[in-house]
Amino acid sequence: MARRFTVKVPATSANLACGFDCLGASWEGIDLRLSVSHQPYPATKHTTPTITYTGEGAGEVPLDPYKNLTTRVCIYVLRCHDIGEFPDELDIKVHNEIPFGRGLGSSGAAVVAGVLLADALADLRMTPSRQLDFALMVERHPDNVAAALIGGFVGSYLKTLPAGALDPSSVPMSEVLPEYPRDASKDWGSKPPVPPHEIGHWLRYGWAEQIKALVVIPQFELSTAKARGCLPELYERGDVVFNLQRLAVLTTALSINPPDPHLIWEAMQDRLHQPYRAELIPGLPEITRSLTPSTHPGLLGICLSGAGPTILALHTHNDDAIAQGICSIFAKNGVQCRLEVKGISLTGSTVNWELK
Ligand SMILES: Nc1ncnc2c1ncn2[C@@H]1O[C@H](COP(=O)(O)OP(=O)(O)O)[C@@H](O)[C@H]1O
Ligand SMILES: N[C@@H](CCOP(=O)(O)O)C(=O)O
Repeated sequence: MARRFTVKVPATSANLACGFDCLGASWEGIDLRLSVSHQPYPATKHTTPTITYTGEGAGEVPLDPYKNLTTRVCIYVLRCHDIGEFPDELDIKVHNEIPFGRGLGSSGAAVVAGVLLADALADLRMTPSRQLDFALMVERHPDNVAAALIGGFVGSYLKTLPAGALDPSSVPMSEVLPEYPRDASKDWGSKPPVPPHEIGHWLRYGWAEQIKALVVIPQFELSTAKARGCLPELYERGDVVFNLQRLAVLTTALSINPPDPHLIWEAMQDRLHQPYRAELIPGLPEITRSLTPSTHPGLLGICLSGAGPTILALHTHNDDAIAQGICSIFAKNGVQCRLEVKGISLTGSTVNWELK
């Protein structure tokens, strides 16, 4: 009898300005979903999995399970658990609402979905902490994967590992997600590097109910790799202290009811990544400087979502005027955009089994 379940992973905004590589929030109503059916293990027929895909990225995403990001992550997790193949008659229907390369965590969501897929297919019963370990072997910065997995407004760090432990950042990605040979089921090579335990730690902060997210999504894509490539290796002490001071205030400021717009606006400034990414995102400095709680009542803070180019505006009301303010600056710079208003997703990623 086939087993059926659904995996749902929310979109995220990493960083929230000052929290580069350590803060993230997940949003309701913009998800990556997998509807899965398969035969229970052991696999005896060795059928090739089928993937169908609708929504964002359709036509672009490989449907070969040995090339698709989600199923490659799934195979990685299975192989780490000494499971050498997908289950029989695996059928995955993907529906994706998270646009690619916009800073809304599409790749992090695809990775988390792959980890949860493996966990469900093989009844691995991993803890969220162990699931995060596997996701971090691929995504490597914890902010968006922790928020997507746990849900809500989340702070995270990577643990300093003891001497001699495998350092995930030093493992070539080709060992975690290798190129599989054409007839992949015949030769998968040696066991891939298994992540150390508890690589990533997280804490979910409070979030004031009235705070909503306006995401303004430009029409162009910016890969996270490119947006990380323009960041410096070293920073001035003054810039690091500037961000630390804001981070110290922001995590609590977003939990206080009613939110204090002037405190939050100032706490959502950044000197570690946005200034360097401005060259890739026309209009960014003007957007983050010229819209304030005084010019746009209801606005709390404004920043890049993840690595951009999406703009995240936290607000309590007046989303039309705030959106208009952002879109008109983008339009002046020749950038068209669309927008959505979202609430925080406190559920994070879910796996729901269909009862027989
Ligand atoms: N659901 C998905 N299935 C397969 N690949 C995906 C999926 N979502 C994202 N990707 C891959 O991740 C890339 C985008 O990742 P990235 O540059 O990190 O941007 P972001 O995560 O901000 O959207 C896409 O171009 C695609 O290759
Ligand atoms: N901290 C990372 C976050 C990237 O998030 P994404 O949603 O753009 O993939 C960064 O700023 O590079």
